[in-house]
Amino acid sequence: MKIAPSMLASDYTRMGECVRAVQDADWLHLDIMDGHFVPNISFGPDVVHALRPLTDRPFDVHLMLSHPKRYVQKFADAGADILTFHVECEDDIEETLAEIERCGMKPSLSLKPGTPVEALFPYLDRLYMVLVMTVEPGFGGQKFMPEQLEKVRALRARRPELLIEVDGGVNRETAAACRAAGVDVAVAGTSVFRATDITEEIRILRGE
Ligand SMILES: O=C(CO)[C@H](O)[C@H](O)COP(=O)(O)O
Ligand SMILES: [Fe+2]
Repeated sequence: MKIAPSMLASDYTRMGECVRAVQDADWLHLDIMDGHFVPNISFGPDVVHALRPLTDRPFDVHLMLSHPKRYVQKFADAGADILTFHVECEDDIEETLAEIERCGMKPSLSLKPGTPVEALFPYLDRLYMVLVMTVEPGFGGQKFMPEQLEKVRALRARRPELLIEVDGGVNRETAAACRAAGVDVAVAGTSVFRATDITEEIRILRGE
């Protein structure tokens, strides 16, 4: 299982050092919140752009925005590789996927815990990845919702080749459940950035 540390849990007074501290991880996860789709505000494309030269890891950008389509080009310019937005957003899903493809990024869709997995089915053929939320989006440090792994199993059964990511509450214990459910990539914020040995923690989360 790949690990994508979430910069939401990093020390914002030394973000650059935090990026270098997770150099051994597979991807870097960047949470973008608009204070409308979720009740929190994080950071925007300028911060993503500033961090881009510090690592060669893929940038996995998670948009928690009511209107993601209007920001797609900005995140492409900032250096995003994979761009995830939510199926519950207010924009047209097909048009937003087309805009992500037009900008040369890999398209991905996410869903909140309360949204049935069937909501993603019409779009699976166009997706590089699906991001299954294992907490309510908006904040780090929440408790993992194990029942959400049913969605991973349903997606895996329907599309064996689809890349599946989970996000929220991943730690040593819940990472083992994710690996058993067939998760390809796990986002981990709090567990990675609060670890005394970050490199070792990433290895344990991977299951190595
Ligand atoms: O999208 C997110 C929150 O909406 C974050 O990526 C997620 O919560 C990671 O933080 P933690 O590992 O601390 O749960
Ligand atoms: Fe996220």
